[in-house]
Amino acid sequence: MIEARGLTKRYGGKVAVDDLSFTVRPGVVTGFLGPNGAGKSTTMRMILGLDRPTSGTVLVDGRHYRDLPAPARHVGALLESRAIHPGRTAENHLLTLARTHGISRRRVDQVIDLVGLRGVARKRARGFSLGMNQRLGIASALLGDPSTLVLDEPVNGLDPEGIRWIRDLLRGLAAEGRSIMVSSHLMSEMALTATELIVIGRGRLIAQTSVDEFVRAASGTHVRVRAPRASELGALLVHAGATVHAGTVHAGTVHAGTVQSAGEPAGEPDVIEVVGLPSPRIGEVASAHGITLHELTPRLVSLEEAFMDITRDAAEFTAAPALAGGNR
Ligand SMILES: Nc1ncnc2c1ncn2[C@@H]1O[C@H](COP(=O)(O)OP(=O)(O)OP(=O)(O)O)[C@@H](O)[C@H]1O
Repeated sequence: MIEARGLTKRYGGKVAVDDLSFTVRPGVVTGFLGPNGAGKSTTMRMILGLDRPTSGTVLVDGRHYRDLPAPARHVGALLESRAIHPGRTAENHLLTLARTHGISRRRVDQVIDLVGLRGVARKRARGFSLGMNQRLGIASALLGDPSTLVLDEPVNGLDPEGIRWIRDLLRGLAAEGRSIMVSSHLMSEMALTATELIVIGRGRLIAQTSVDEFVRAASGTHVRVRAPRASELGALLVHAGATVHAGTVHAGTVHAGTVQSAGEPAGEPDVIEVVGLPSPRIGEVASAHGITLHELTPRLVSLEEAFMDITRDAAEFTAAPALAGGNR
């Protein structure tokens, strides 16, 4: 279990983590999401005692990391792909770690089997693929049989089989009652792996909620509207505060708060997608202007769309919207 309360980290004038409070509970996989530079790695380093908070606290199993009597038995971590001595075998790497923490050789054998490295355990790490290195990193994190796991981008660079393997492993470890905190940029993957979410932006907490609730909340404000006077209605809805896309729009489209001019031929000219206004309000605006509606359908969004919606203002770096029509 991890409990952060008022966690803050400043680097000079830069606030990397800002008054962050959250809980990572046992028995579930908690996804840790945020745009680049949001403060995820800094938060994870503070959990593991690698960085000292400017203020606030973060406790693992009720204690500061530095006060844990046998830290490896409480928390295992995979941070950025750690440099493993290239001349050392996977087995030797794990044995050295085990010795440092008073962990048995039997446990080394167990984790080698658990992560599927038996076939290459006596091979030198210099020849390891990224996927094998990730497996070895996870084996290291699991050595002390910890009740809490903190994994920073564990599926980075893995092939689909490796991604699936990590997903099943994490869900299995959570089902055993462990607390799992995992960051990832792959939203589709997170939607399949995590049941809880902590979302941060510019160092601050944006949401702590279940994946289902997060998606449901965002879905309420994505509405597909079909109307013969769609573009006129679109302009009225923009005036009422919505963002309106013309035709059928795909996830991840960058928009600028206006009706998109049709640089690309729109799929359906009488259809608009409205973001940011609930369907009753859209119906009222249409009715007030005598506009007939043929369809008004709230749409279930993907986790990625929900994430983009909620973090758009919190992204440290955002791409400039593409100019409609381009330079063709
Ligand atoms: N040692 C440091 N000195 C100064 N600034 C830092 C330091 N470490 C991180 N930062 C800044 O703090 C902010 C948060 O960085 P952090 O690496 O924690 O974000 P992140 O969410 O992990 O990002 P990413 O997804 O890109 O890995 C960034 O603006 C970063 O530039």
